[in-house]
Amino acid sequence: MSIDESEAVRTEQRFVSGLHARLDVLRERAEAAVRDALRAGGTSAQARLERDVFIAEQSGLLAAYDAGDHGLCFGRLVFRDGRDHHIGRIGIRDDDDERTPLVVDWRADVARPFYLATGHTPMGLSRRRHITMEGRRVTGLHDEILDLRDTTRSGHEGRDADAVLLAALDSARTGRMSDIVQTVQAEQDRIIRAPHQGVLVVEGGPGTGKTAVALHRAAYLLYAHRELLARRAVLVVGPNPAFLGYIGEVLPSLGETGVLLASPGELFPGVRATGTDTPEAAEIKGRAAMAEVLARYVRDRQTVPPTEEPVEIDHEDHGTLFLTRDMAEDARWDARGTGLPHNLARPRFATRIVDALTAQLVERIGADPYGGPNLLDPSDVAQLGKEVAASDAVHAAIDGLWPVLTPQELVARFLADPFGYLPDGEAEFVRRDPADAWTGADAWTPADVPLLDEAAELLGEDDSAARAAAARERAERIAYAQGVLDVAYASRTYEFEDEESEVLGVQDVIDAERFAERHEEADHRSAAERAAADRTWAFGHVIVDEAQELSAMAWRLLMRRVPTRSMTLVGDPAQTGDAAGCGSWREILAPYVGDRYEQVTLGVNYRTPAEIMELAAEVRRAVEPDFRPPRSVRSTGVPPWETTADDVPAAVADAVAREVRDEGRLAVVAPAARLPALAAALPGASWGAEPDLTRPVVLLEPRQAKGLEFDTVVVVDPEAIRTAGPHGVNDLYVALTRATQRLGVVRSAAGAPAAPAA
Ligand SMILES: Nc1ncnc2c1ncn2[C@@H]1O[C@H](COP(=O)(O)OP(=O)(O)OP(=O)(O)O)[C@@H](O)[C@H]1O
Repeated sequence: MSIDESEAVRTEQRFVSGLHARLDVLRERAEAAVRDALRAGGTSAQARLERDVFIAEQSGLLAAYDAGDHGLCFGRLVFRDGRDHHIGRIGIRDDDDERTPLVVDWRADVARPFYLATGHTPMGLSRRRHITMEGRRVTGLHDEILDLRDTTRSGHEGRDADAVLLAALDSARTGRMSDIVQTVQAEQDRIIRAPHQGVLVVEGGPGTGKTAVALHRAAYLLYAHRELLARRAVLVVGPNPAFLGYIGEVLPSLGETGVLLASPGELFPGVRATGTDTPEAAEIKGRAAMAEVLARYVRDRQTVPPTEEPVEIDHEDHGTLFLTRDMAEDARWDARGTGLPHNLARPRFATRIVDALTAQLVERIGADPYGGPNLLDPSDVAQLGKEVAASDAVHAAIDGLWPVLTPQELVARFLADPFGYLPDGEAEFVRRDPADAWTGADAWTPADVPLLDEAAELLGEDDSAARAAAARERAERIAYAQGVLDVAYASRTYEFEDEESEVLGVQDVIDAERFAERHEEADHRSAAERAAADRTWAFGHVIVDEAQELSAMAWRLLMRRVPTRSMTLVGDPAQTGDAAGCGSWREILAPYVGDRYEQVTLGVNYRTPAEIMELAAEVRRAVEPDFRPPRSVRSTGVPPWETTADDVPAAVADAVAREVRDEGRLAVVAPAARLPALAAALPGASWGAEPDLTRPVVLLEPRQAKGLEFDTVVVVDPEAIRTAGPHGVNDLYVALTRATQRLGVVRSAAGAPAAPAA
C-alpha cells in the first residue's frame, strides 16, 4: 500500500471512528431514556400511552443503532460544487445546533448518485468512493472519478468499476442472506425506490436479485413513508419458513424491525400449517373455483326439515312445539336476505323461528274456545316469547338447522366429505380422513390456509363469545375497582352517613369504571406483532417473494390483507414449482386490479457464473427453444462437472468430501425419494422439514432449494427431478441455478441417461 493510500484510509478511519463514538453516545442515551421511561410509572391512561409511544420510538432507534455496528459507513460522494457526504446504513447527525448530518442514510435522496451516477450521467459528482469495513475498521477504499477534470488522486482509483460488487458476489456464503446496501445496482435502485402505490411486478431469472431488491424496498418504503407504514406494518411473504429464516437477517441489518415475515401457510392466525398435500390436492384446493364451492357448502349448512314432517321440540315448560318446514323456509329466506355472512345472519334466523314457535304456543294456550280473539294479553305473549327464546331444546333445534360454525369446523367437514361439491375424481384427491381432519391445527396444510380464510369470510366473525367474555372481564374489573375504592372510602362512610354519601357512592361507581379502564393492559405489541395475530389486519404494503408459486385462492387471501393494493410482487414464472402456481401475472392480477399494474424486469444474474448458467439454460431450452437466461455478471472459468454412478449415495459422499471447503456452504439437491439414503451417506448434513442452512453441508429436495444459494451445489439424479410432475423442468432449473461458484451433477446409472447439458 502506498503512502497516499494509507493516508486516505487513515483519514476515513478517523472519520468512521468518530462516527462510532457518536453512535455509542446515541445508543447510551436511548437506553437510558428507555430505562427512565420504564421507571417513571404514571398511571393515567394518557401517561401510559405516551410512555408506550416513546419506548417504541426509542426501541426503533436502538434497532437502527445496532444495525450501525457493522459496515456503518460504506460510501462517500464528493460533488463538483464542493458538497461532500458520507453514505451509511443509517443516518447520524451531530450534536450541534444545526444537527449537521455526519453520515447520510442510504435511502435519502442525497444518496441516490451513489447508486445511479455514471460517467455519462455523473449527477453532479466528481468522485464516488466505496469504503469497505470489517466491524469498525476500514479495510479498503475504491474510488471512481466521474469528473475527468478532477486531477486529484487518492491512489485508490480502480479501473474496474465493479470491483466492489464482484468481491461481494465472490465471498463465501454463510447460510444467511446478507444485505446489498453497498452495491445496489442502478436497475435495482429504481425498483427499490419506485412509488409505493399500486401493484409493482418485478420479474427476473434466477439470481437477478429479486429477493434482495424486495427486502431493500421494504426498508426504503419504511423510511420514506414511516408514518403510514410503522402504523400499518409491511408484510413480506416468502415460500416457506426455512426461506424466511434464510432472509431473516437482512432487514434488521438495515435497522428495520417493523416488518412481518410470513409464509402463506402462516397467514391464518392460530393455525400452523405443517401438513403436506399431494401436488394434485394442492392444485385442486388452490383453484379460484374453490371460493364458489365453499360458498355453496356454507349455503348448504342453512337447512330446513327435509320433509313436511315437522321437527318436534320438547319444550321444558310447554310441551311439544312443532317446527315446520314452512317456518324454517321463511326464516331462512329472511336471514339470507340480510346479506350477512352465515354466523352473523344466524340470529335473524333464530329470531324468526322463535317468533313462529311463540305464535304457535300463543295460539295453543290463548285460543278462545268460543272462537273469539286470543285471550292472552301482550304482556303474556311477551313472557311466552321469552320462555321460547330461553329454551335449550329450541336452541338445539335451531342449531340443527343453522349451526354456528368456525372456519376450522367448516373446512374440516368439507374435506371429510367433498363429494357432491367436486367431481368424484377430484374429491378423492382432497378428501381427508375425518380422524386426521379433527386432530387440530397440526393437520392443516398450506393449501388449507386460504380455504380457512375464505371460510372465515363466508361465516363472518362470530365475536359474540368474545364480546361476552370482554363484558364479563370488564364487570370483574369494575367490581375489583369498586372494592379498592370502597376500602379507601370506608373511613369516610361512617363520617358521612347521610344523603350526600349516597351521592358520593354513585360517583364512586362511575369512578370505579374509569379506574378499571385505566388498568386495562395497554397493547405493547408492535404493529407487525398485532398484525400477525389479526386476520382482518390491513397492511400498509405487502411484498410477495416467489410470487409465481401462489395459488388463485392464496391470492384471494393476500388481497384481503391489503385493500389499498399497495404491493410489490417478485417472481419468475420459469421457476414455478407448485402445481397450483399461476404462471401469468395478468391472470393473477386481473380480478383485482385489471391491467393497472406495472411490470419491470431484472436482466442480470448476480449469483450464477456464466458456465453454470449455460448448463441450466440447456435444460430449459428442451421445453422452450428460444429461452434466453439472464446475463451472468461473472464467469469463474470453472465448468460444472458430472459423473454417472451405480452407487449414487457413495458417489455423492465422495463428491461432497472433495468439494467441501473450510469456508462457505455446500448443498446436495436430490429427489425426495433419495434423501434418506443420501442422509445416511452424509452423516454431517442437515436435512428434514426445516434444515439448518448455516451448516457446512445441507441436503434438500428441489422445492426446498427455491430462493436459496450456496457456494457449491451437487445435483443428484437430474432425470428423476426433471420427470417428476408437470413442473419437473422448472424444479431442475431451480436446482441447477443455486450455486455461486461450483456445480456438480451425479447421475444414476440405473436411471435414464439423457443429459441436461449438451
Ligand atoms: N447489487 C447486488 N450487489 C451484491 N450482491 C447482489 C446484488 N444483487 C444481487 N446480489 C446477490 O445475488 C444473489 C442472488 O440474489 P437474490 O437471491 O435476491 O436473487 P433472486 O432473483 O431472488 O434469485 P432466485 O429467483 O434464484 O431466487 C444474492 O446473493 C444477492 O445478495
